[in-house]
Amino acid sequence: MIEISGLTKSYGATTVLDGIDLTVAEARIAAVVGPSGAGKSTLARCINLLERPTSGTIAVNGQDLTRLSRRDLREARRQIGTVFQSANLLRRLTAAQNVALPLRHAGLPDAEVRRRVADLLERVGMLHRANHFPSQLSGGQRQRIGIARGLALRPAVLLADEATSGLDPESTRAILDLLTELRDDLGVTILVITHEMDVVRGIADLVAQLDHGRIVEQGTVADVVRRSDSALSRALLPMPPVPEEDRLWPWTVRYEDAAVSPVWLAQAGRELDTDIAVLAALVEAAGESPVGRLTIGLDPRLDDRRVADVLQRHGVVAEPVDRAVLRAVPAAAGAAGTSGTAGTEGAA
Ligand SMILES: Nc1ncnc2c1ncn2[C@@H]1O[C@H](COP(=O)(O)OP(=O)(O)OP(=O)(O)O)[C@@H](O)[C@H]1O
Repeated sequence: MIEISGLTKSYGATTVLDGIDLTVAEARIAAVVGPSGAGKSTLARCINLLERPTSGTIAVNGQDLTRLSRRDLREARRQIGTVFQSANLLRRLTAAQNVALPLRHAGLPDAEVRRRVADLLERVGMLHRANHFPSQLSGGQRQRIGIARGLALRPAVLLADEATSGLDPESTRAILDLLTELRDDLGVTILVITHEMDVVRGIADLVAQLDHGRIVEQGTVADVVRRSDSALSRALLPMPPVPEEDRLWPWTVRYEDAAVSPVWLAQAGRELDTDIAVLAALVEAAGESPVGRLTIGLDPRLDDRRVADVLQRHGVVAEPVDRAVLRAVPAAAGAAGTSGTAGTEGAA
């Protein structure tokens, strides 16, 4: 478990982190996102104590790391493994020797080092590459070796700073699956720093948006997507482009409740006695229940208030797209049911 409270970091007169409060429960994955320069890497360096915070506390499994003496700090650092974007492997050492480094540094006997290195390489699916040098490995393989090394001292917390940046989709998926396994099998608490929203959607239990050194929004991914139409919410679940449609009035729809029925669209269509076209949709599972954003097309003659009320009862927030931005809609165009109509199960 990581508990960060009132964390501030300044360099001279420049405040880079400004009162960060963030708690990540044991065996959870949190993602920190934010624009370049927001302070993400500085936050990671404060957590693994490469930087001393200016003020505030950082506790790992209840132990406040900011109050430790230099000697105790070395011990405490073992609780935190770090994986960087470039994996930072030593070129002249094999994969196995790279993973062995922290174990040798900690003074473990040779036989124990060999046993643990084999276990770690197996866990990250790299045992067959044990004797390869970094230059003989792909980017994704080097990342796995970096993760194995980060886990060598059995840390309670793993920090992954842009660990999948620059990897192809397949390697990214493999790394994300690995992180999820570490959380589920070993109970590791993981903090991922990333600018890739797919990564956040793919693995994070919790997301925090950092901007100018402050956390401006945080929550579970599903909550952030459901509860607001913020920039983070839209970045996490972007609306797909809306195809041109002359005869229907487009409405944007966002799933607000966790209990939206898979057949809400068909039911709403029946209640409104109209066909509803799906113009664009992105609906995904978030844990047990779906999150979604859609653009639907409705008969322009329908009463806006009634449409919004009916859809609200189905747990979705709906708004007509601003009329000013639309081309004139022919009044008697026989609006309903021209493309993809309600009656299908679910929206995507
Ligand atoms: N040692 C330092 N001395 C002075 N300023 C620093 C130092 N380290 C970082 N900064 C400043 O702190 C701010 C945050 O940097 P940081 O690297 O944490 O951002 P980031 O969110 O990780 O950005 P990116 O996504 O581009 O990596 C930047 O404005 C940077 O210039």
